Amino acid sequence: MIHARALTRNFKTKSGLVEAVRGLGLDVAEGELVAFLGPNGAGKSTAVRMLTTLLPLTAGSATVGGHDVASDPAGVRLKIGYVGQGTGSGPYHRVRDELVTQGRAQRMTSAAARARADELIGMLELDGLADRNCASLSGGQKRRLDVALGLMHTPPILFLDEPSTGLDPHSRANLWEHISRIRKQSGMTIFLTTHYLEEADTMAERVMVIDKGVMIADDTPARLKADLAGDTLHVSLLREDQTAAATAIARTLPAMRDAQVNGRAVAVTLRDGEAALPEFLRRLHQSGIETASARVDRPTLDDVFLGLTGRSLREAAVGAGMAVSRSS
Ligand SMILES: Nc1ncnc2c1ncn2[C@@H]1O[C@H](COP(=O)(O)OP(=O)(O)OP(=O)(O)O)[C@@H](O)[C@H]1O
Repeated sequence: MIHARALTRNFKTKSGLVEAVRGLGLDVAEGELVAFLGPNGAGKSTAVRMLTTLLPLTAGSATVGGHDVASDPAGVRLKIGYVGQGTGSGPYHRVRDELVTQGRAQRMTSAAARARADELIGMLELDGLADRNCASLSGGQKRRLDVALGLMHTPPILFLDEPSTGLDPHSRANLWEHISRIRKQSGMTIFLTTHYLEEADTMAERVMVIDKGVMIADDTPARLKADLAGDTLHVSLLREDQTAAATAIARTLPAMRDAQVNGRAVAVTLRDGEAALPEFLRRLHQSGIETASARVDRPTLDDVFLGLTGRSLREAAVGAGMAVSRSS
């Protein structure tokens, strides 16, 4: 549904050339929900704006819904809905009118636009708000209206650029409930950019990680975490003088990547921690090493980013003043 090859976009600025997107290649199949993840300024929005025909390509090529973004932008636009970062509704227009106007702009007949507007008002729980001015809606209601605007012409592909940024956890969960239900009903392909690591982890079937304009990972969240981060066993010993022996045993565990000592605690990073922990404890016991506590920590997508770049996506986001939350 979405294919890009060597997608490139440079910006000329007073301080020089900004290489926002550098030779990106990506493929999204029909019906997939893919999250595009990366720190502030990584090139996510620039890539999405090229794929949605809002920005010309410097180099490379892309097709969306079978249409070339450069030679057939009108064909692309008929196939996609786009929900950008800012709200798409005019403040002094009423909710239903705004939807109908959008439908008319998409060449729907007046009757079809009205019928679809009412359908989406129901689907996105905007009932009771249809005759209100858009300016009077809450943040969550506005975002749901933005999604409704993007869906007026029933596109098979939906681009969502940070759909839930700025929303409280309850409104975020509510927005996702709606998007998930609509997706289940329609089989829509969804391409989403987000700063919320947990949102990407739980909602997306595939995560693409972009950094400095380059794709650095592309896989399911589970595989990214298993391959690039791994689980961590935290085992606390009764005696500090046994940590060296415990670490030596840890290093013999299958798929062991790293072992660190901190006081009486040993932290072992490896693949499939749940399977490895009983074996580790058994070997420690056999060697006369007694343990006080043990647990397995699962990695997050931030651990994946840290493993790939040596930087924390969460800290990069917080440093840049962006909204990042553990809850999704
Ligand atoms: N119109 C523009 N002119 C000059 N530079 C730009 C322009 N648009 C984007 N850039 C630069 O391109 C780079 C990528 O920006 P982009 O907005 O695509 O990143 P992003 O990953 O979407 O970031 P964010 O998460 O903050 O939205 C940044 O360095 C940005 O400053």
